[in-house]
Amino acid sequence: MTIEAMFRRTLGAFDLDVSLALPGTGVTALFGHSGSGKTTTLRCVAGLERAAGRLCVNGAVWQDGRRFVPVHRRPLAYVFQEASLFPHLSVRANLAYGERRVPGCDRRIWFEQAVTWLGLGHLLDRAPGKLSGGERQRVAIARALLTSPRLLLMDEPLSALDHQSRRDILPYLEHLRDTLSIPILYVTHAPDEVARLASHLVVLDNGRVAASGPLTATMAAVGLKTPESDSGVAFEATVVEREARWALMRAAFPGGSMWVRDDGRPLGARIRLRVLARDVSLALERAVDGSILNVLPARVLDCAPGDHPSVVMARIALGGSPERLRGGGNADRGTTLPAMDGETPLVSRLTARSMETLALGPGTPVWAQIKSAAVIG
Ligand SMILES: Nc1ncnc2c1ncn2[C@@H]1O[C@H](COP(=O)(O)OP(=O)(O)OP(=O)(O)O)[C@@H](O)[C@H]1O
Repeated sequence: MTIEAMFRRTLGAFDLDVSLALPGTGVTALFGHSGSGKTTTLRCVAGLERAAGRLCVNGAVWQDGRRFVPVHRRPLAYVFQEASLFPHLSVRANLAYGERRVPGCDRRIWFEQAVTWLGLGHLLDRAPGKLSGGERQRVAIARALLTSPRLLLMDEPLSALDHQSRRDILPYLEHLRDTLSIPILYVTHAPDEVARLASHLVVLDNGRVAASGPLTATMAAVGLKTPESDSGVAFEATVVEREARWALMRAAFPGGSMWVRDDGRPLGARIRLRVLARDVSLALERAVDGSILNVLPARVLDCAPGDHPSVVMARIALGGSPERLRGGGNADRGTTLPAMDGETPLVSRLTARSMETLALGPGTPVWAQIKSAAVIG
């Protein structure tokens, strides 16, 4: 199941020309600088912009050279920055309005489900004016879901919220991502939302697709080419061990495992980790008496100039031969680490001087020293 989208649209001086093949489930983040064309792309998907091109959503053709399904006939829901609830109706009546827009036989999401998913049970009799910004947005999302859409479009749904409200609402969105079978296209320019929510990442630049692909690999590719102070890579891992004495837990992922702060998640839980490029240093020999817990075998994939002449970005792949894994890494040095098959790419920010001194280049085996890895979801 996929979403195929090809759009060409000129708006004043702006020229959008995108061609995308996106997964038919999960969250696809549309990311990019202001004015790069994120909202315009979403509006083309909705049919609000009449672009030239083609759009096929999980087998249903919404637009091609001959037909153009109008916006009100597309089974999608759109959530905007600001929740536009009916102020004179209670939360319950706002939700019922969404539900009534779909005949009973076409309903796939039910009132109680949406209320539970978004934690609205205690708010049903309130008026929208008596809700916080985050609560209003949760109602708007629930109302959108109650139209039983086959595609959910979200345009910077958290950007109008304060820091705490954003933190509070993210777990609801993670839950929706893991529960819903419908695809979500999610516009944002917040890297932390991309890292936490997305399974697929599209980067737009001046109306063109600069990158599109699975989250981890695409973050690594983008971090290499367009380094910014918070460039990093997010990836999924499984909690495999904990050390209560040090309040640490070990998370395994393709190609390695690492110790992170214990946040109480049970063994076997799937978590997301984020490692920033500035927290990864590289060494040719494994340090045996350093303070860094996570020292993992890796190899250099490629390098690119950083954002200053003194800086180089190196993309590396965590993972190595069983011999290297046995010898290396983590607090339990000398024992076999339960690395999962495969590799995980990371980006390392290092000085051009170190790059030359260590003679690093594509293929060089290295030890990646990871100073800090954050559990982000
Ligand atoms: N109706 C219009 N007429 C002329 N130009 C337009 C129109 N709509 C959008 N644009 C221009 O198209 C470009 C892309 O706009 P768009 O809103 O898609 O960007 P964006 O990536 O979503 O930006 P932001 O993150 O700031 O919301 C901008 O330069 C914008 O000024």
